[in-house]
Amino acid sequence: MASLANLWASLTAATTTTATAPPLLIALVLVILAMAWSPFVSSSPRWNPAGRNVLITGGSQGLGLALAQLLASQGSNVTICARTESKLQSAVDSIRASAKTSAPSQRIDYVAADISTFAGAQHVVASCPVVPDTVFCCAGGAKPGFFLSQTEADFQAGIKTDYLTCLSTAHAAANAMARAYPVVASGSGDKAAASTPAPRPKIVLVSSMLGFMGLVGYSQYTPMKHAIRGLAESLRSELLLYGIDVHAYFPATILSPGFDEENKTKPKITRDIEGADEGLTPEQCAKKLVRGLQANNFFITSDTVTDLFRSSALGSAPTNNVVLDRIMAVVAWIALPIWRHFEADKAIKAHRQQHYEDLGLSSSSSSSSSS
Ligand SMILES: NC(=O)C1=CN([C@@H]2O[C@H](COP(=O)(O)OP(=O)(O)OC[C@H]3O[C@@H](n4cnc5c(N)ncnc54)[C@H](OP(=O)(O)O)[C@@H]3O)[C@@H](O)[C@H]2O)C=CC1
Ligand SMILES: CCCCCCCCCCCCCCCC(=O)[C@@H](N)CO
Repeated sequence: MASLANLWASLTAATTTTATAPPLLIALVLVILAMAWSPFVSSSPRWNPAGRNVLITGGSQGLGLALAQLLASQGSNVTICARTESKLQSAVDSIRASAKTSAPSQRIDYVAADISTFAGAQHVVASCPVVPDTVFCCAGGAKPGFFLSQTEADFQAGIKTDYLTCLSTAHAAANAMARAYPVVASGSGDKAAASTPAPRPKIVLVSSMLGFMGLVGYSQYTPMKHAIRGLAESLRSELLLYGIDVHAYFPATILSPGFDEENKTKPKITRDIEGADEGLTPEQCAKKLVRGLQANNFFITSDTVTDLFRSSALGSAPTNNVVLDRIMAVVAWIALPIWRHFEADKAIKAHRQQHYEDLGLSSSSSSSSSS
């Protein structure tokens, strides 16, 4: 407290000397703070894919496949998993083709399994050639539609495909990692485990921009992506016990096979609103995800708009940059309500008439209602 008081005293002394000093000083303090928290001075070493044993769920296509190819090209041993074996086989061929040719010991494997159950995920983790030290939970996907039209089965599919795949993979992986890579030596006098400077294991959960906000047509999916954010916060806290790092990734549109599939049932109003986002290829997203991991960001994003939503939804979650994130939150404070009111909500209300007709409902406020 004494040193804080001293600092304050010297700051106020300095600021009274000239009229321009206060803003300059404040700016200087902010820059120093930003630097202090930037990844450049981070004490933990940059995550290096070379030699890591990586498990990627949903690795047969889209983001998971692009990530597998990228990490294989940088020397990771990669196991991918998904349900459809034929897709896994051709994915493994393409990952091998991008793998580092200079490392003949590099392993690329696949496991076909449904990971929406604990048994399925445990089977996948146990089938990896060694206990994975890095796990990416990419499996997921949306079936967009209007809330009134979607069925109980649609919502249950969302819970399984999006939340339970993440939950069961994280649970199986954390159990295996905590036992295989202990941070504390198990027996007294056994210094082996503690003295090995192994990189920290990582679990990466894939959420979505829709883990920070909600949008018409995505009620089957968005709550699950919010749940994944809650899971990431819970695990970031609890897995500190085992020295396991947890991150969550929040991509906006990924131009993947899954995106083509969901567009088949996506309402026009949803397509119109989300059209503001052009999307990124799975390869671009994979690169940005790895960059976010290397910057040691807890909530990883790959575009500025998602960053606005992220900065305004942080709560007590770690910032990526203690100063810039708070400045971004001020921009979001102004920009997001304007967007919601004048873009999204306005477009949705303008769609009412058409929607009542599509649904075959009659609108009391509409004199030209059909049927
Ligand atoms: N595409 C987009 O616009 C966005 C996507 N995301 C999220 O990013 C992640 C990747 O998306 P995307 O690249 O589009 O993925 P895709 O939809 O193209 O691929 C999904 C992958 O997950 C696998 N999978 C699905 N369910 C299961 C299951 N129960 N068990 C095992 N594997 C399963 C699929 O294989 P199989 O069916 O054979 O099991 C496939 O490999 C998802 O979590 C998605 O929600 C986030 C933001 C935007
Ligand atoms: C100044 C503020 C401007 C705000 C513009 C906001 C535009 C909203 C775009 C919503 C895009 C949805 C991305 C996630 C989609 C997703 O997860 C699914 N495709 C699942 O596969």
